Amino acid sequence: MPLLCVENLAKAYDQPAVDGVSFILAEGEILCLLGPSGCGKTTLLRLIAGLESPDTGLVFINDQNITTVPPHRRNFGLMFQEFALFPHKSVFDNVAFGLEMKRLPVSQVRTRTEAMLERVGLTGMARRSVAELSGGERQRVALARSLAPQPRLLMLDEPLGALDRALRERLLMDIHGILKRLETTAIFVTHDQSEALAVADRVAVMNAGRLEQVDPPETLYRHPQSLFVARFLGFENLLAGTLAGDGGIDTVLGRLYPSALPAGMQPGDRVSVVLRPEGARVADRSAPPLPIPPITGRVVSRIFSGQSYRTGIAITDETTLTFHLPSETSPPGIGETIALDLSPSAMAIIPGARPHPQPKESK
Ligand SMILES: Nc1ncnc2c1ncn2[C@@H]1O[C@H](COP(=O)(O)OP(=O)(O)OP(=O)(O)O)[C@@H](O)[C@H]1O
Repeated sequence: MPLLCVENLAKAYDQPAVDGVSFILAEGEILCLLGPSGCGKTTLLRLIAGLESPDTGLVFINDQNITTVPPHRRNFGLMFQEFALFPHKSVFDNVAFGLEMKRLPVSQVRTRTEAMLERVGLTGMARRSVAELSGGERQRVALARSLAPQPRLLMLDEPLGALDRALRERLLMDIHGILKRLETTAIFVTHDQSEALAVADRVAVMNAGRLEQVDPPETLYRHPQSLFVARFLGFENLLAGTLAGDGGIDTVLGRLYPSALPAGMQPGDRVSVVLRPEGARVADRSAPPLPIPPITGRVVSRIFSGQSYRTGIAITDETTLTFHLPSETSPPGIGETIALDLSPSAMAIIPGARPHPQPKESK
């Protein structure tokens, strides 16, 4: 049985903010809500938390309809970007706050607060004022405070939004580890795709109030189901294609053979082809030729980024593709011709959609 079940939830202000959203969440699962600013992520969280009431739709916990239950009776935890700690109180008092609100006996408040501080790695800091802490330490206090009352569901809204990149990456690992150790069921809101892929068991991509795709991170990355999802994940190599009779797809690059096609497709069907940036290698001219000839183009940009060269390749006047080529060997320089073998498993096919603008050749 799922812990949380959201059915056809909708809320409009001037415009629809959440527009018919349904999903379920299993006990112990971390779901990331991923989408651009204004797509309705916070509104959806607030509807689930009971801080807003929906125009239509239902929210169930363990099969019990809680749509009209007030927020304080839901036993949900919230951790927002502006984490609203009490600045002049100690770490201990901040974490103990929710337990005291529940009127637990003093001895239990102490034991549970101390246990939670240990779990988030703040044991020695209980008596410090939060005003003296670093951003990362404060974030852990906020996490401990929202977890201490043992919420049935924890909701985190851009919890790392205000922090610098290196700290975000470290805290993300920490938060993920803590949530998994405590088997916390959580909804984590972010607009950052790498954050979502790193922390989620499943990612729900949201666009204009609707869920476009809900899948585990690997599935989402390998098989985006819409151009919106592909673009939001940062994929830039999008080509218009037409399914040929032999399982190939005709594109401006010639006929490509992806390792998998969506079910139910017919020759002549129009598709978009996503070429993931890690899916190309400089063709080895000394090796026996592969059955599929390499694609060729002219290098127009080349940026070294440690593990790879981010290389822009003009295939035609209208089509430039970007690949992350492994940096063990330097790819040809700007202006030179390059031949690339494309990996069939790094091609994703989106049925029925055509990227805009379309390459001239395929019109
Ligand atoms: N209380 C409100 N009154 C009127 N409009 C609102 C209200 N809350 C949200 N909206 C509108 O609903 C839409 C969705 O907002 P929401 O904050 O849920 O998006 P979001 O995806 O969380 O964005 P962000 O990532 O920028 O926080 C926006 O157009 C927003 O302006």
